[in-house]
Amino acid sequence: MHCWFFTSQVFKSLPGKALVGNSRNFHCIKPLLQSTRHRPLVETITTLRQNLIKSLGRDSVSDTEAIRKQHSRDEGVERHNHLADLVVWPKSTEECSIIASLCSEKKVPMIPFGTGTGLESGVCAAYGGVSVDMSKMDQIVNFNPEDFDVTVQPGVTRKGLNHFLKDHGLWFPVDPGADASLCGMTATSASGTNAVRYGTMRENVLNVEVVLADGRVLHTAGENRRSKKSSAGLNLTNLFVGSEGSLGFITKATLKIYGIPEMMLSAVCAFTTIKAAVDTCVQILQSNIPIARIELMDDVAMDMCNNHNKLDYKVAPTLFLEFHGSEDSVKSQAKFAGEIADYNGGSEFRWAYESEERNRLWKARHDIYWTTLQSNPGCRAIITDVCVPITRLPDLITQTKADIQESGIIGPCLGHVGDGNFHTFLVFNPNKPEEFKKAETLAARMTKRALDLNGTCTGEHGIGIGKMNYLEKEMGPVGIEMMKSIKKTLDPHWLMNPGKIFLSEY
Ligand SMILES: Cc1cc2c(cc1C)N(C[C@H](O)[C@H](O)[C@H](O)COP(=O)(O)OP(=O)(O)OC[C@H]1O[C@@H](n3cnc4c(N)ncnc43)[C@H](O)[C@@H]1O)c1[nH]c(=O)[nH]c(=O)c1N2
Ligand SMILES: CC(=O)C(=O)O
Ligand SMILES: [Mn+2]
Repeated sequence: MHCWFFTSQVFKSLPGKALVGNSRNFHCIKPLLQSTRHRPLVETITTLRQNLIKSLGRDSVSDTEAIRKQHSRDEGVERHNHLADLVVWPKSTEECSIIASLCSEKKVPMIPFGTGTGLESGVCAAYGGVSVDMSKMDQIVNFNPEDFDVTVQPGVTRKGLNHFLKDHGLWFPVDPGADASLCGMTATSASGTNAVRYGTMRENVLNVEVVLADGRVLHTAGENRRSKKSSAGLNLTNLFVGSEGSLGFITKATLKIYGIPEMMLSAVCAFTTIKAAVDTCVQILQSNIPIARIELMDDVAMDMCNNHNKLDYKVAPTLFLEFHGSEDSVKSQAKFAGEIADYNGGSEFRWAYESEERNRLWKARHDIYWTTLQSNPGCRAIITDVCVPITRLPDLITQTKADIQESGIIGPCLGHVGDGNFHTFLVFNPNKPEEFKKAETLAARMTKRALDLNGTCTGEHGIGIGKMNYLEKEMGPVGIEMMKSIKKTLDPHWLMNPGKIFLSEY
């Protein structure tokens, strides 16, 4: 497979330092990180490996190349080809503490690994080090159905939790499509299609257990606390939601859960313009209809979706909607929303009542990234993820679509429109540098546009490596200084997932 690697000369071997790991040449496109950091020495990794084997057992430590490769990239575009030096699988919080203490002692980077479904290169080993795969800590450790909360270890995935909850008439609604780990979702502040009704991870995490870089264990809301609200001091829980492995290992997350609605009803409706679709969304929200999902796909996305899934939806800007509640409430919500859509020229309304039909519809929506790649064999795509105040969305989308059309690049547009969250997948052939350059320019212009429209450079995928350039613009120097000073307090030697989020060190 041909890959593009977007990184700096500084990641290359530095004078007098031996490189552990892969020696593939990689393509340098632009500098990313101002750093004098070195990869760990071979001797350091050898000793660390022995110590880790002593503490965790031989089966929990690997240095094989295939495993290191698998743990050094996620589902997004590859930004460099550095490999972790070792991969370890802790089985408990105590083992995580041991790993952190041993790595801290040797000043070796640590990179938490959930399920690797991230899209901004968060799990890449920018400076080598130890990839810590959390999948063996896979227990639901506390379940309080009547309090509507559950505490999970990092190996529990979204689908796994929902499978467990279903028998109790409960569910966890935050839904990024991918079957991500719930602690990875906490680490990236994930959201997805249900956020308009149920909120993002930020609104749904009550407490987090974290192993800090030096091995200490922190409970962000106090040990075993799971109250729905608290005014007790600074909000440490929210500090770790979205921290992307830069502050510690999330070893438990206590989450809000919900009753499965009596009825769920989905609908698809086509519009003549993006503006009419977004206006419909705004008016539905203004009318206080408690819509559960409201997703936009443009004509390009619908065309791919039809071809790939053997569907026959109209090729036009389209809203996918879903209503949750009692039968009466769902029917009246749907009727009201239908009238609003109608008023804005919506047509081809199609309803999905049965769960099989609904699942098919949402699978087509969730798979659109894979559909885009499969519709363009051999190609990769830059995934963009910006979020703006909802009234700014038509401007953002219209300008971005015009930009894409002018460039000749294929770029389906879609969004969690109820939150003002918008994506494009900018397709490029990895063998054609000019295509990549165009896609990258489009992505940059779109992100700048979102910032100019009072939005953010990432609504839900995080900063990772891909958005480091923009965080500074978004936050300004005081904001960045504040973030770094917090990181420095918790991770003074810059060992937790280095080379992510920040363009430069302390
Ligand atoms: C097809 C498709 C579609 C989507 C998405 C992906 C894909 C492939 N995503 C992105 C992705 O699913 C999301 O970022 C997940 O939250 C990542 O969870 P993983 O467990 O895979 O984390 P992954 O292993 O990829 O790690 C992501 C980051 O979190 C850190 N991390 C992971 N586990 C940790 C732990 N226990 N402690 C500390 N740090 C940890 C890692 O170090 C890294 O920085 C998404 N997202 C979204 O929000 N909305 C969406 O709509 C979609 N849609
Ligand atoms: C990729 C992504 O975030 C989505 O399809 O919504
Ligand atoms: Mn999304």
